[in-house]
Amino acid sequence: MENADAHRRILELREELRYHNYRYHVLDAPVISDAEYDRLLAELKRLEEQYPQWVTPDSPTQVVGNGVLETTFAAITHPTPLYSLDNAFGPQDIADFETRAARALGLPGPFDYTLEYKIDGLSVNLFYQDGLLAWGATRGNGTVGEDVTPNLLGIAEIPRRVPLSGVFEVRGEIYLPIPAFLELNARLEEEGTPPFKNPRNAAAGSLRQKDPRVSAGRGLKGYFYGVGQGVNALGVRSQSELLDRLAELGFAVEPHRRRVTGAAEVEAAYQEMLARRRELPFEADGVTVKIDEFRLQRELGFTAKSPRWGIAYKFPAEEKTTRVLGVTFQVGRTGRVTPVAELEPVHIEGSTVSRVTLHNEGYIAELGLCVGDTVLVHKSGGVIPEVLRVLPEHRTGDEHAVVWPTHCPECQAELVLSGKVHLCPNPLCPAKAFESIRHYASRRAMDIQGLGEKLIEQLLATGLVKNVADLYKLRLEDIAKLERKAEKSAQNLLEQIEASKKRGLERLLFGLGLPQVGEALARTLARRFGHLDRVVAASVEELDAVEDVALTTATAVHEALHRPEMLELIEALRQAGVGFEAREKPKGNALAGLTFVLTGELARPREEVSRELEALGAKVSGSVSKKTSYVVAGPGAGSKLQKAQELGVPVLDEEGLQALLEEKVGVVDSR
Ligand SMILES: NC(=O)c1ccc[n+]([C@@H]2O[C@H](COP(=O)([O-])OP(=O)(O)OC[C@H]3O[C@@H](n4cnc5c(N)ncnc54)[C@H](O)[C@@H]3O)[C@@H](O)[C@H]2O)c1
Ligand SMILES: [Zn+2]
Repeated sequence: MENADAHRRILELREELRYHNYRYHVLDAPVISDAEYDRLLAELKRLEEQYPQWVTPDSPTQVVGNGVLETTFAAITHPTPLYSLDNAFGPQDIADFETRAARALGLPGPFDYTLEYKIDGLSVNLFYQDGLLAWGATRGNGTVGEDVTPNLLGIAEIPRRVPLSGVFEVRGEIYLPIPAFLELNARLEEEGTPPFKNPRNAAAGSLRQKDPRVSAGRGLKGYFYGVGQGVNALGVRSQSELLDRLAELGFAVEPHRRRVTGAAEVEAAYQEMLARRRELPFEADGVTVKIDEFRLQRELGFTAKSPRWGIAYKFPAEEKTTRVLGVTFQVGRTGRVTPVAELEPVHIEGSTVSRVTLHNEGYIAELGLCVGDTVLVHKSGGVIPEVLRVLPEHRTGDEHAVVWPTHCPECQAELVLSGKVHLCPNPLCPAKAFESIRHYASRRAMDIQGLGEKLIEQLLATGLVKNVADLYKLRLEDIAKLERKAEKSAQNLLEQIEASKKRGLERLLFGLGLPQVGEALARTLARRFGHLDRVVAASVEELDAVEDVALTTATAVHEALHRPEMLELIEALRQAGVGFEAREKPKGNALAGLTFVLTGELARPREEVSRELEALGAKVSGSVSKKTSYVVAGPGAGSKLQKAQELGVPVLDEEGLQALLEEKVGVVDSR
């Protein structure tokens, strides 16, 4: 390449890589695959090695993450910097890595290595002061990270205390297990929110939530692999000893870690770990290879960006070209219509891919995808088949645009448009029936074991069951005939169906598949209202007043519960003997979901009133907001009373409180 061309290309690559860094590290929404990113970075690295005079300290080859920290969180400076890892893509890269280390150390090698799966999440630094977790931050640009302490506190696996004095910094990877990732994406898709591209982006997006409660609901986990300050106090001499010590201290460490000697053993172990990659409950994008002994690590040190004693041996990312044979439309449990590209089948990373979701109209437009197009396909984050891009150079002129249906492909009802989402409005649409029965019977809903997908399909096909209430009408001979099962297993299923009547309102509300009602919200509603009839009778305002319920959710739930078909279904369930009562009835939960603020002079000590209210399930708060249910004001009340009046929060005197208690507690007793 001519000098001037090379320089132009370097600048071009830097600009492109910076854009992708921003999409990936700041927005958690990359637009190219990691493999494509790695190729661009490798090209830049090669050019910079060829023309070292043009290396600048801010080049993406020299900086960690996005380089500059761009964030809405508070910034925290790491006491000791966090690094990235250099990549290796084959056995030669590992052999070269060992040779480089040997040369730098003036030792012949081979060396001992600790191998760990490289978990695809985001790295954090935990800072303990005298044994207590003081703060935790994302890696950021390696020097300064984002303070995400409240969100990290929601992760059960992070020890709050360690039996160590002084300063102790632990590095680890926060990740989202694959099942949690798939569930989260399914939920986001149902809500019409763009799903995350891969588990890594989902983990980053979940940890970097403004509301720690949202973060806590996502099921994040962590693996820990390094110590910054405080490492000397541990008395360990190697990475393998460090991992064992961290495990003793209560940190989760990568369970498949192993120790090998020399590049050839690294390769053999890597191949085994690659082969077992799909068995892992987390996404790994490679194997980290670290020279085990700390004495050697210290001697080797770091470049601006990464350690010289460690390298990430990446898993190959397969990308295949194939053709879009057609686009079909799938109807989800809530009636949402999703376009799916039907592909000429291709084998990618251990499985055949013949269908890939196209999410929505905007997504198709962004790809510029037509039926008949040749496309590049991969598994995003190693899990989800995804169209990377259209290859227009393969077009023949026979391609045609994707045409959206006007009617439901399952039941022919005319589709309605809700925001950007196409919906089938027919509550008895067979597409919804299958999903709604499967959901109703699922483990975390009514837990009807033995009611598998095949059986549901057969029950629907034969017309024995049209909705979940029909399950309770099934007879032994119906099931025995269908499944060609032994009578014993049919009997078991009937017992399961019978047992599901007593699962309680918590599970029933979840099982009904109401819009936006996940397990947590179902439990909250059950606790607050205690009986299905009371949930149905609740107004939008009453639903909205429940903690954690947004107005949009309240409206949607109310609407769904009042559709004639739903009311009919509820009646049928009642006839069948399904219990509508909440299970969790802690003694006196009559005030659950209500928030009180006490102000002014009360006849009884405030503490005592608080305790009484809390015993009945209420929350007592110190400040008035629009979520406050009641302000109890005695003489001399000031600013809180004023605030309540401004916000329209009901104000009670002590007598009013007593009346309220009688009313509410009375309701509970009459149950
Ligand atoms: N698709 C895109 O647009 C895009 C953009 C930017 C970066 N990326 C991808 O992000 C990666 C680069 O990010 P990076 O600089 O954070 O490097 P990296 O994530 O590839 O490697 C370093 C990180 O690995 C993590 N790690 C996981 N398990 C570990 C273990 N057992 N021991 C030690 N470390 C472990 C640590 O967090 C460490 O910071 C590349 O994979 C690149 O493809 C993609
Ligand atoms: Zn339909």
